[in-house]
Amino acid sequence: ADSPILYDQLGGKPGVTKIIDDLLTHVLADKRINPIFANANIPHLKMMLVEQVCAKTGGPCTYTGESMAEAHKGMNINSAQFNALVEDLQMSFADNNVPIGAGNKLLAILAPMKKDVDHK
Ligand code: HEM
Repeated sequence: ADSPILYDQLGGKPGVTKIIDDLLTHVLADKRINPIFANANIPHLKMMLVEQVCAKTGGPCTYTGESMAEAHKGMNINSAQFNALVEDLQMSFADNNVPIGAGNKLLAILAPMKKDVDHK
């Protein structure tokens, strides 16, 4: 039986790039969390997120950015803010007709990173 690579289910490089673009559009419009991104380098952040999602979903990429604890140090992110970002990601999944199963698989990959993002 085939065991589809999640990266391919997400549409490969163009699919993941579009999902991340739309995620950032929702995040930057989301008053609950957009102040946290006021000084962010958005093009660089998008590049790092595409690379990280590609690497974590079986795509042909190596993540070259900072560790999650290092990247979010001093931001003191809480669970409500983390959940807000997850909702923005789910909106991006909907925008891009990502199959529910594939979206849930990506969320399951990201969930364990919460401890490294929150309260750093
Ligand atoms: C599983 C959840 C998350 C993942 C996978 C993630 C991933 C990343 C990555 C890959 C970077 C770039 C690191 C680098 O430049 O080397 C980053 C930076 C950043 N993240 Fe997250 N993040 C998550 C959650 C959050 C949340 C919940 C917030 C705020 C609500 C947030 C705010 C930021 C900000 C402000 C930056 C810095 C951007 C900059 O200074 O240019 N992140 N994150």
